[in-house]
Amino acid sequence: MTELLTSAQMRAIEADAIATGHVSGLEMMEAAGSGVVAAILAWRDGRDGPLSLHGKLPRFFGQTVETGASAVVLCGPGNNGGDGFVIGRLLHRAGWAVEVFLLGDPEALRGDARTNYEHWLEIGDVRPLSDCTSDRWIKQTLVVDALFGTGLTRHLPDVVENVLMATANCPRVAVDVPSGLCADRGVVLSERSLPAAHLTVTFHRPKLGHLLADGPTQCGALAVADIGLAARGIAPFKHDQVVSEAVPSDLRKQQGHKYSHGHALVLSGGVGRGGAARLAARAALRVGAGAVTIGCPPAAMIENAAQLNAIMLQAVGDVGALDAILDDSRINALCVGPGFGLSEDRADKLHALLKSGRAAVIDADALTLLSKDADLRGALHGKCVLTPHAGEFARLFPDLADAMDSTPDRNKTEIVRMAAADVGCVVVFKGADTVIADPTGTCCVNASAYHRAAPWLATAGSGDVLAGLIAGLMARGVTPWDAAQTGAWLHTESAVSFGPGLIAEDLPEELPNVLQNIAS
Ligand SMILES: NC(=O)C1=CN([C@@H]2O[C@H](COP(=O)(O)OP(=O)(O)OC[C@H]3O[C@@H](n4cnc5c(N)ncnc54)[C@H](OP(=O)(O)O)[C@@H]3O)[C@@H](O)[C@H]2O)[C@@H](O)CC1
Ligand SMILES: [K+]
Repeated sequence: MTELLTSAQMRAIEADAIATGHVSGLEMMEAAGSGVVAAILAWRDGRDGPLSLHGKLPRFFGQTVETGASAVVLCGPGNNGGDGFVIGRLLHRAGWAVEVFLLGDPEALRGDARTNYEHWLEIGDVRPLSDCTSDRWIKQTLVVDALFGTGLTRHLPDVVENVLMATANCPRVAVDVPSGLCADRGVVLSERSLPAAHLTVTFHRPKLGHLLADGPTQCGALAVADIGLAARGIAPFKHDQVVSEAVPSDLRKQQGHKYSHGHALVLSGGVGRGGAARLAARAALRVGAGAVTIGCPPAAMIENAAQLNAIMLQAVGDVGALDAILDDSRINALCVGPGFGLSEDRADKLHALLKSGRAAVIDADALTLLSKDADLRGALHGKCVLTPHAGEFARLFPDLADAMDSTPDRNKTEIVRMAAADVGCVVVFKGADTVIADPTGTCCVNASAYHRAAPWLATAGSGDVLAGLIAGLMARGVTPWDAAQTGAWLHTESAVSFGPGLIAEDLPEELPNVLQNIAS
């Protein structure tokens, strides 16, 4: 499991390591610079670096080993700039021509950053950042962005934006975080469209901003360097105090008959609106539910029967008919919402489903029904999983959605934690950066980014498949929390495994390959 840290948590981890005598700030800064240089040299030489790399680097461009190598290092006023001075020194030692530029007054540099500034002065000059727009410095040169890291607190100054734009065509390495990117929210604190880094080297653990929102686009590829904290992990924090990356549960099956692997009921809409429920049902069956039944209005029976084989079908006329189906105690997981419809009888049926107390995925139209009806919302219980996309989330939690857009210390993980606490069940806020939280505050991110990027996952019906995966896993007895993170993880993996050209129907069909890979 990889923990994802906020800036404040990273600072606390560093401070604790220093306070307990584990490592000094200067040693960490040296290790940080050294990690970045190792990654740069590996990139330039086209070899695998010592750091594991998430995502794809383009071929190093502009320079060859034969023509020599040059870099400009852009240093900021804090410790990110301090890392920059270390990088300048180590690249110089490796034979590179290095020019260093500084934002602000050198006299204002403090602590370890100042120490490394002084070391650099034994090697070369430091020029004002505003000088770094001339062709003299920036032609075909590697740009090392050490302006701001986890300490960025506000929009970028103009001079920084101008230099970043002027160096847009250079190969670019960002130290810790691309300057301008908020390490907690993954949003860019600039009105301008800043050039992305090709490689970002962060330290100890990825930060939330590397995976949320624009983070992956701005970072390019992501490498994580140890700075002497490996043995300490995330102390003084405990695992449940930090957000983690989504990981799948163990999905190996025990022997048994079909009902010992659970029975999922997927509710469908009326005539001509059954596709979404069929996608969900297929996903639930593929992920291993022993049996899956679609419940549809009587008029839609023929349409569904013509399209289904292994999936069973039951007519659900009124709420009484639904209650009769729910009398079957073997049905242990429900999926409602995809193509369900918004009429009054649908709200009554949703109420009956919730009242049954079974594990239930609430998606799509069912979320819209919830957002309009306080009684329905009040019937949610701890075995529910809500799977809103951004629009549905804003309808369900308008205040939280507003806070996410407007309040700097409210990143998506905080917002989803608050939403889960509010409704008392697991919430899956979908996106390329899906965030999942439970009411106790446990939270993970499933990012379809870097080596798991799957832009073709944004396709009609993809969300219906996710709902079905989670319902199928809950039918197998997986807890709502684990089903949500495993479902989201499998959804991305199936899309990555299938590749471009994917449509929603392909996702369940690709699942066996993914399941075989994780079993082997
Ligand atoms: N701690 C450690 O031991 C280690 C830390 N490490 C490295 O340190 C980085 C964190 O360092 P950091 O905390 O000094 O923050 P950093 O990103 O350099 O910026 C802070 C400075 O920028 C300023 N500032 C902020 N926003 C601004 C704006 N928009 N426009 C203008 N100014 C702005 C802010 O000024 P202030 O807000 O106080 O006015 C302050 O002067 C981290 O990312 C990693 O690279 C590694 O070496 C490992 C060991
Ligand atoms: K930076």
